Amino acid sequence: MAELPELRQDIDRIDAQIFRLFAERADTSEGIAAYKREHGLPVFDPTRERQKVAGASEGVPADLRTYAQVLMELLMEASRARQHALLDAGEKDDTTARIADARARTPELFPPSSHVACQGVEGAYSQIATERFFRHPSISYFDSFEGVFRAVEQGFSDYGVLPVENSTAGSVNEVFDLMMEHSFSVVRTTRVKIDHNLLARPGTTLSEVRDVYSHEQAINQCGAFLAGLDGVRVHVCENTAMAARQVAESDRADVAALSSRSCAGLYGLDVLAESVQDRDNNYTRFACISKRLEIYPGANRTSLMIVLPHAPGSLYKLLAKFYALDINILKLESRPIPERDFEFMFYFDVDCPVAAPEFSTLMSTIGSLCQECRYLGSYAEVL
Ligand SMILES: C=C(O[C@@H]1C=C(C(=O)O)C=C[C@H]1O)C(=O)O
Repeated sequence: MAELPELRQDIDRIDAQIFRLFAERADTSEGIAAYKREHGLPVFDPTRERQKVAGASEGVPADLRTYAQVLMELLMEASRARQHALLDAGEKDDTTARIADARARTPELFPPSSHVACQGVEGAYSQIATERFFRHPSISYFDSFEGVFRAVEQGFSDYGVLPVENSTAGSVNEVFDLMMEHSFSVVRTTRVKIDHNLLARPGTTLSEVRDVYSHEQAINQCGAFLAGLDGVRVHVCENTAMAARQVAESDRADVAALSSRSCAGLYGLDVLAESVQDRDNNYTRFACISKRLEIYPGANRTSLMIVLPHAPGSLYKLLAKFYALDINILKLESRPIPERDFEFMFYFDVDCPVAAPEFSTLMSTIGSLCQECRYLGSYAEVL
């Protein structure tokens, strides 16, 4: 049997041949690009690609067939990218132009004060997040998340603050679904530590409580505590702070709310039980949205909403692109697209400074893999 160094020499010789052929293939593909320009043909030819993938498995042993097909797809992706680079040179795509324009006109500093839309009432966790984003916010409260999106879209508020995910209960699905229906940009995010407390009117004791009110997310985050309260009914309401206000205004002495400590002070309630969430490291991430795209210096995260072709490998190809550019994915969420049976919108948060060359490469190359790609913005997460 040959020794390892000799075998490796063989591998090196074979790889050198592969890469020489790879470069030759790329040059031929450039020739095809020139032909396509002359004849007004599109770069992507799905029929030809399907034939190539099917043919790829013919010349190799059965156990290598799948790898040969994947390799063929990668070769064609590279060749398509080269053709695009040649044919689209000088033509800035729409998103790249929007990003450049937003970076040029966005001021250096985030505004210290502004008109901000929040869901809920005084004392809501959204208010705590808003005060993280702005030093002197002037807050308008809306009953629903939809109201916040509308206020920003219609210019009633300059910014809106929305919860997007919680470390215990997961994504706030309603907000992700509304994102598909509204136009907005993300300009900042923050993570707020959530401590839920059981609040009741002064004089009420824990054993007297019969009905507990709160927001669905808070109820989900306090499952163990609520299960330990005997004979108590749990009711979902719009917001934790609204629940506290409702309890304060109720004439019953056997009701309580799961809410923030600040709501106890705001609504004159007592804390019957403190930090009753299932996990102590309970955080909610909030996003600050605006109508126009604003990209502040230091933006190092990007959010994208993507619809992919309903075909095998389409998500894989997109993920391969992130991997090839060494871009880490911070979040991947999928939500059903209304009126399209079992088709999904993918929401991505990726970790990449907006000034990095990989970012421009990513933005100019993913478009060809997606049916739709909505750029939601680039921003920093503030503490
Ligand atoms: C090279 C071409 O352009 C694209 C790339 C292909 C390839 O690399 O083999 C095949 C089909 C096209 O989507 C071509 O049309 O032949």
